[in-house]
Amino acid sequence: MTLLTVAGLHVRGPEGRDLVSDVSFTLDAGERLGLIGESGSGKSMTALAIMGLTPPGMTVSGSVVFDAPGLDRSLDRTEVVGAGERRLTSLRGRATSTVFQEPLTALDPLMRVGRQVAEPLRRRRGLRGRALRAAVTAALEEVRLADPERIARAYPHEISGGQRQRVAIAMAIACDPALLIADEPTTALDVTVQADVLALLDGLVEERGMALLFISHDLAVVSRIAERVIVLKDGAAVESGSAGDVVNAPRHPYTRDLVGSARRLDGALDGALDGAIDWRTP
Ligand SMILES: Nc1ncnc2c1ncn2[C@@H]1O[C@H](COP(=O)(O)OP(=O)(O)OP(=O)(O)O)[C@@H](O)[C@H]1O
Repeated sequence: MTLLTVAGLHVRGPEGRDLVSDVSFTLDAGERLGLIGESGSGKSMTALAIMGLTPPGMTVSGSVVFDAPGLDRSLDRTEVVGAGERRLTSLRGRATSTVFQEPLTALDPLMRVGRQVAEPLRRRRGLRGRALRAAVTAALEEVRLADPERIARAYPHEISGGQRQRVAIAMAIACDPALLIADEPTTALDVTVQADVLALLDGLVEERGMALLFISHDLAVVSRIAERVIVLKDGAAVESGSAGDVVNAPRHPYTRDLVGSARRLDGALDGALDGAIDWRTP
């Protein structure tokens, strides 16, 4: 079942430059798609357009349709481009939710972690009191945080970067979104923590049957978690295919460059990110 259909998506910047040019793809329920490209290639802008969150001054055209029957009748076949804020608000959280690179952007520094995780659970599931507290603990346990009660009482600065990203993931999946968008979710983390957080996302997406749009400049990371990838360059899709094909037989020169630098990086890390792809194969 097709969950998301992006067709002819364009995002034009305030000064008239095309930041995203004619990007089209579909994503099935439960499918994992990677969006890859170097910095400035339009990955984040594509994700923001999918959520109807492009910054003011941008012009978005084309079509972004969510079709998530079973979630809510009012969300069947929802067109994001041109939709009003009310419709977009009901899409966010239920149809789609996002984890960003820097967990501190998702977290309020002045509010204890538990209250922040409680917010989407209270709002969307109507939980209160003891049931709400139990749901917060369960949400923190689900993202494999040891000692969830202590984490719930902490302020964001009192826990580590990896723990904060786990909290951000717990908040993003609190309302069971059909699609999780992860925009460079491990880029700000230490390499060892990166691997743990990636494994956590992998497991959660699998268990919940969520679709995943995984955005990264790092082909090694994307090919570990995504089945299919789209390569973006200067806002346009230059190549797409299964993760294995794109890594092992890149067609576009730009993709070949990306694969080459991923191999070199992986060699330098001495297999710290070894995954399904054998980067050392010539
Ligand atoms: N608020 C903005 N106003 C104008 N141009 C912007 C704005 N935000 C981003 N851009 C431009 O849009 C283009 C695409 O940016 P985008 O953030 O989507 O790239 P990206 O591939 O996600 O890169 P990164 O990995 O660095 O986030 C870039 O040329 C960038 O300079």
